[in-house]
Amino acid sequence: KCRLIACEEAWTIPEVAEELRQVARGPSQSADKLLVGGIYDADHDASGYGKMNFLEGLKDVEGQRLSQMDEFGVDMHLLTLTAPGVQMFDADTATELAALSNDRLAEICRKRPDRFAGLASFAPHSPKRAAKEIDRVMTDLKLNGLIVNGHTNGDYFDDPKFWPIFEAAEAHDATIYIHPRGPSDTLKGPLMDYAMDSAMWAYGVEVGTNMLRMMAGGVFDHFPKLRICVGHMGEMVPFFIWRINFMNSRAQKVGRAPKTQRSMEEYFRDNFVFTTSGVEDPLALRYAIDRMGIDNVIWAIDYPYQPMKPAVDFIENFECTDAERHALCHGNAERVFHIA
Ligand SMILES: COc1cc(C(=O)O)cc(C(=O)O)c1
Ligand SMILES: [Mn+2]
Repeated sequence: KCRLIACEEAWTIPEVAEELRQVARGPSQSADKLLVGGIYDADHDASGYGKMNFLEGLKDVEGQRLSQMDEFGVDMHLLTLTAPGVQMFDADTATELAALSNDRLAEICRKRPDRFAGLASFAPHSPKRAAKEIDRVMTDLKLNGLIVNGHTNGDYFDDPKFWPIFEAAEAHDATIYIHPRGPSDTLKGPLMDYAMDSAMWAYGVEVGTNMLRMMAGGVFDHFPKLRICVGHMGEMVPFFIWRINFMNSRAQKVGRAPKTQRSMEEYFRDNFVFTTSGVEDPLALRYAIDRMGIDNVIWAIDYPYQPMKPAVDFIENFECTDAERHALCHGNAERVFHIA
């Protein structure tokens, strides 16, 4: 029986849920308002998320979550404050609530270190205080890395204002998990119809855009040891990497894209890992492993948004060598997220 560590497992605390309920009732025009209204303000649900009843599963750790982990043989959940995290709040509230949820998370991990590990949140829109919180969570709270959700007020991580965050993350060897959220105001245009704003499409576009801006913007030339994790089988990038590489190197040759020390494919292979969260497709997984290397692929459920049992069945039935299985199910997670 292979140790199973699930690495994109969503969780929240009442204080963040309450603050998001206020956002749902406020003037925000963010694409996330649909989801936030549905989950945290269900009586004003315009998205259908209220009917999916995610909130219980998000708040729960040692109840349903743990009993399902026992029932289906999941050894650990790597817990992350669910999207959009603290990023819809003003910078001060975001900074405070990130620290509060990090403290709560550290308590859970201290109480059940054999079952739970955790990624710490921070407020990207207060980069200097975020860097300080990264020092605190990695040194004092001994958490396992960092979580952030896509853009912050429409800004992406190629923007040097965020780079104190990367400096702190790199210094602590803390992997930053870039999780999706709804598309930014400049991206959302035609994506708001047919539920495309959700995990079905815009989530991948939102994270993929952030990833490409970081790689093409030379972030990894400044931070060569920075490691980013993304979910959802690499947010479409593994499938498209040949074309991304070809077109970026052509653009560099004609001066349309800045020169970078390494190629897009090298940055993706060297500075990224990705999880299988919410993509339970054996063909996609086999391609991703063969194309990007087994050391870059990590199993995840995306609980409670994805049910636990199908995700376990998916990985247990996946045809692979023993070495691949160990890497996928726990080895890579232990290395990337410092899990004993
Ligand atoms: C933050 O809310 C989420 C909702 C869903 C969904 O299935 O609607 C998926 C994810 C996700 O893919 O992580 C996140
Ligand atoms: Mn998720």
